[in-house]
Amino acid sequence: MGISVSNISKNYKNVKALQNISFNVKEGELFGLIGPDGAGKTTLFRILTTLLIANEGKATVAGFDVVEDYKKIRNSVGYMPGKFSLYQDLTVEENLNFFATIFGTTIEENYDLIKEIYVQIEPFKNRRAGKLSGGMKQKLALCCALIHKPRVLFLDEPTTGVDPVSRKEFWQMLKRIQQKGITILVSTPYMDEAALCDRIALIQDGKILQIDTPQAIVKHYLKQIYNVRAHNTYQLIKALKAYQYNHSVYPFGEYVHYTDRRIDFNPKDLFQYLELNNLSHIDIKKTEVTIEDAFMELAK
Ligand SMILES: Nc1ncnc2c1ncn2[C@@H]1O[C@H](COP(=O)(O)OP(=O)(O)OP(=O)(O)O)[C@@H](O)[C@H]1O
Repeated sequence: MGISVSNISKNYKNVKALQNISFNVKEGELFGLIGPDGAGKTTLFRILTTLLIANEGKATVAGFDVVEDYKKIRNSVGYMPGKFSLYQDLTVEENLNFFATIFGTTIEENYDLIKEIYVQIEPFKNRRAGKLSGGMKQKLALCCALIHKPRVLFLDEPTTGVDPVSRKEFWQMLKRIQQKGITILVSTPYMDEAALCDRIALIQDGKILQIDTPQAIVKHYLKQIYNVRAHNTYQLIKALKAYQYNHSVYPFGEYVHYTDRRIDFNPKDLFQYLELNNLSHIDIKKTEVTIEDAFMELAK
């Protein structure tokens, strides 16, 4: 009774936004859709919240068909779109009242569900939404999506453009909402947030690359990754890409992540090769696999 998606495809003229997507979200699960810009996340959210019709396939949300039972779905889900969910000229309180009214409820009726989040923005209840900070807008948008006590909550990139502290707080709030029995589908381009979901689907160019728990996805990655650094990152990447034994090379924070094709790889050989290529201050160390590494490997 969570979410079921089977063989969903959606085209915009000749753009294949979604290609034969299938997955299930269990009731009460916190499920993440992880993928870069343009992967098709928003298109999928719009189909599941009945705002767009797929070209092919079938999907149900809380047991209702997204096409046949669209009215029932609209009453049972909360949707926090990536952009423009708030009325910028209405105050915090007016926005919340508006969303409560269109769902035939009141702030008081479901106050318990939003209380913990709302108290944080209540001091600014007379401020127009357009004048709130990114983190406060996000909290208000979440309250608005929750005010009618939905069974399933859809959050499209809720933490994009939000500072790291607010991002962390936001995920703690999501966990508490989940504990109240609400099924959550959340999308994010931030790979570090993937680890906070029960299960994730890695998605790219409208296709699902893998579905599993974040732990299992990392475990399935079998290669040893090395953090490599040198005095000039651009020159380093160029040299690593030209190295005949490279399996993968990509920038990763302050390092470059490198994997080698050989089973008996000795980092000393790479060190020598880089020195011969005029690199200095070379540092090569083993490192742990992250979801981002797994994604890069699957997306190759
Ligand atoms: N209305 C539209 N008309 C034409 N192409 C579209 C339309 N909406 C989306 N697309 C294209 O479909 C693909 C998937 O877009 P979608 O917005 O679903 O991805 P996304 O993962 O949500 O990324 P983003 O975070 O950039 O919105 C992209 O190639 C996008 O350019």
